[in-house]
Amino acid sequence: MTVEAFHKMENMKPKDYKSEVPTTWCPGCGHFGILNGVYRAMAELGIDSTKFAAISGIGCSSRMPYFVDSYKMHTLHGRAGAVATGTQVARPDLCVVVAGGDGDGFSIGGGHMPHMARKNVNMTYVLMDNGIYGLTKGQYSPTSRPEMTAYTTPYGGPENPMNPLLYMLTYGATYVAQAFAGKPKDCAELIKGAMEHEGFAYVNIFSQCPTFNKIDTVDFYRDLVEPIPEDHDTSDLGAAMELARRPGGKAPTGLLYKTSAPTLDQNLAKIRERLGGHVGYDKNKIIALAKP
Ligand SMILES: Cc1ncc(C[n+]2csc(CCOP(=O)(O)OP(=O)(O)O)c2C)c(N)n1
Ligand code: SF4
Repeated sequence: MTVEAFHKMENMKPKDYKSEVPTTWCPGCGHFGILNGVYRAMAELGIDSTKFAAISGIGCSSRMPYFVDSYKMHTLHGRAGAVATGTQVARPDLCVVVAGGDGDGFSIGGGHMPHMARKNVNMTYVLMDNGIYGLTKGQYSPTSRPEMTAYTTPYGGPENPMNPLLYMLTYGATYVAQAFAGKPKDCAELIKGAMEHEGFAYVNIFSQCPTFNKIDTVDFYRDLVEPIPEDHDTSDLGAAMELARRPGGKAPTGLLYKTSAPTLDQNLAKIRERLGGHVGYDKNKIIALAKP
């Protein structure tokens, strides 16, 4: 989208904000609800498309950047987080958002997730969790329930699913939230909070795949989720972890945890300051500047 076209949208309501590129997801796919949430968040924050970078790996979910009017990179499977980290450090003025699936994020990309969290990269990670690999026509994923029969698991799965919320809380994410794609307004609210947050913000969103995941249906997710109690203290890491464990078998939706900590780009800026603003590649100069 051009800057001129963006400015025409200035008075647009969130519901009128649409992709200029036709979406390619199956009818009934939960990813539509998440896209709606991203549009609403962008429109409500009035984010200029030239200040927004949508980055993804590979998967149905990872097609999201095509449908968002912004800078975009559709990168390698599982590598969106690494590319986003570089983007954020090089362009800290941009709102950097990764969108991708449970396969992209926690299978092949699983090695990158803890590092974005511990480095506190100032970005938003929207994980579109449908408990299956959709793009490759239905294989078991790290968040699949053992009951799910799929292409690779015709007799059900031999593994227990991972807990993405506990994982991100453990590795130091400074904003952790969960939503269901069937409630796009809630998705928008939490994505908006994530975009406004200074630090690594992780939003896990349950998203049905009616084409290949026949057990995690809309009704299943409706029964599974439960809003976080209003008196939950979002600064209490222990309480957030307790909720993430799904007490009573219910998956909490809403903001679990939020804290403030220096971000990777802030820490790098401090080091640059210590080096007298030197950012070049003159080895001798760097050694001289780095001497205590
Ligand atoms: C290096 C590499 N390995 C495997 C693949 C095949 N592949 C493409 S997408 C995908 C998984 C997609 O699942 P997920 O990230 O959960 O997204 P969804 O399609 O369910 O939205 C796989 C295994 C690939 N493209 N590249
Ligand atoms: S295969 Fe599943 S995840 Fe992919 S677009 Fe279709 S419904 Fe959505």
